[in-house]
Amino acid sequence: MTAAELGQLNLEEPPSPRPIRTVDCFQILQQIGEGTYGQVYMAKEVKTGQIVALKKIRTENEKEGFPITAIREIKILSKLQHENVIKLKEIVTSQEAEEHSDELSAENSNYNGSVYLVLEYMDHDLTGLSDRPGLRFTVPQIKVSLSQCYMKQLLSGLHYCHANEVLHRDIKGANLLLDNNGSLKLADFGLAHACPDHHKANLTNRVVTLPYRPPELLLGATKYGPAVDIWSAGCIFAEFLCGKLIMFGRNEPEQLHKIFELCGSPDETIWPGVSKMPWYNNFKPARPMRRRLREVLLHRLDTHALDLLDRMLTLDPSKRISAKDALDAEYFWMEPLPCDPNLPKYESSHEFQSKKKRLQQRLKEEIAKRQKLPYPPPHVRLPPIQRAGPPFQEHWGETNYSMSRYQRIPSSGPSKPYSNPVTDASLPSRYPPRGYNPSHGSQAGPVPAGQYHLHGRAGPYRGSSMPNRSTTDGYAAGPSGYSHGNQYGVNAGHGPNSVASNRNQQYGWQQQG
Ligand SMILES: Nc1ncnc2c1ncn2[C@@H]1O[C@H](COP(=O)(O)OP(=O)(O)OP(=O)(O)O)[C@@H](O)[C@H]1O
Repeated sequence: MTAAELGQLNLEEPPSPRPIRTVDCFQILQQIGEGTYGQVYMAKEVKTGQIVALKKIRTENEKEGFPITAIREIKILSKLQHENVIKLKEIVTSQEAEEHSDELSAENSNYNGSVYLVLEYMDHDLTGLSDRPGLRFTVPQIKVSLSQCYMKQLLSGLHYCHANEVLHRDIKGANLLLDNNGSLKLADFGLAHACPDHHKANLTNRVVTLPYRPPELLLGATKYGPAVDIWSAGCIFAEFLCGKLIMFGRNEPEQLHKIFELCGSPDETIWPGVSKMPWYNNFKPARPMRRRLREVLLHRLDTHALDLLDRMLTLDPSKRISAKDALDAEYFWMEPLPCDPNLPKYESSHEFQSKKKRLQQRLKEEIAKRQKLPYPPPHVRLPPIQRAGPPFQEHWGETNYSMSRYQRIPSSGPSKPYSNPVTDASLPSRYPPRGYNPSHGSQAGPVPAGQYHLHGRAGPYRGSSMPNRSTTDGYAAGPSGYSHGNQYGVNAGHGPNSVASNRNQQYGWQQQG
């Protein structure tokens, strides 16, 4: 990797040629993730015994060949080298049918040739860990120092990406990986975008999972910058401190409304140019709403946390704090200083596993409930046909059934409360062509993590210092020249979403009982 100036990530530079190994060099142990674009497995390198994560790139359904999301993830991850960014170790392939484990689904067993990203393995993702039963923040001190520690790493990773002109565009709990030593790393760069000047490019606004999506994207901006990731990080920060998402809408208009309720509705005074945004007139509230963030959270957060959150959740992206300045915020420099979180060694917890456990638990409960219920119900006088089976209606909540118990009427509402980004049917992948220009990219490689510790203050955390200068002051340019694209609606709030079931998640690491 070429050592390079800050902010110069050369995606065009071909990766150094290396013989590509086959997936047979690894023994798959278990599935730990299921993304929109493939499965993730925990695996062991046969020769060394080293544990890694294998992210399989699903190509079966790709009409247009190898998915552009995967190409981008590989290109970007192979250049980024930072302690808070997941490391791509190598790419491996398989040529023939795979029968590595029971976890592999039948659909894969006859698949002819796959590509896997070999990533360093992390014990948890934030969503999975926070879903663990018995884990709660109970002592304010722990809450503060853990959120400081993880937020600092999140912001350090983001600062590194932004300094290298990479936007992540999907910051959320499931994409923040943690290990039992307290490290946090950014993962899933499938929606990331790398280009020297984001503000000049015409980008898709259908990125970032809904509860973490910033107002500029919800108002239709197609020119935006690193501030989008800062908004998402602000949502994570609030989630850490409050134990739940503070703004959660089931679709785009509702999400925008939740933002306005807490952060105030924007006007030309607080956000110059907002009235010219493509969807402003459609979504501006009937009456102005004042910003209530500080008063709502006053009793939950201390002043420094509140100050930082306030600046991260600033409506106008050009005024939103940068990752670099956020790292300099008082919050990270007050006592207690961010420390290594003294996490108990939990068994791995990924969102996929916690979802699976919840599903199994629910099934068990259903079965137990059914067994307890007198059957057929004693007081119900039903025609014989309706007595012949289990009482579905009582057990299956809001699902509608037709007169015949076995014929399910699909519910009219959305199956999941909000959509994954870029689910527009017209777009072949998570990377719509208009959002990607492969010719963008500068001529040198990224800054190696080792050379990246240039911060003004001595770093109190984990013995490392932080960057003290950034060449990416990408926040100055406000949005301009918005395209008048589609309004909300296509797939609004109806697609799959990997965090949908974790709305009441608690972030905390103090075990109860
Ligand atoms: N290196 C890793 N170590 C441990 N677990 C991982 C690793 N990479 C991914 N995972 C797990 O797999 C999940 C899905 O991974 P990832 O987000 O990269 O896949 P994706 O197909 O892009 O998913 P999505 O559709 O949510 O964007 C993560 O939330 C995490 O739980």
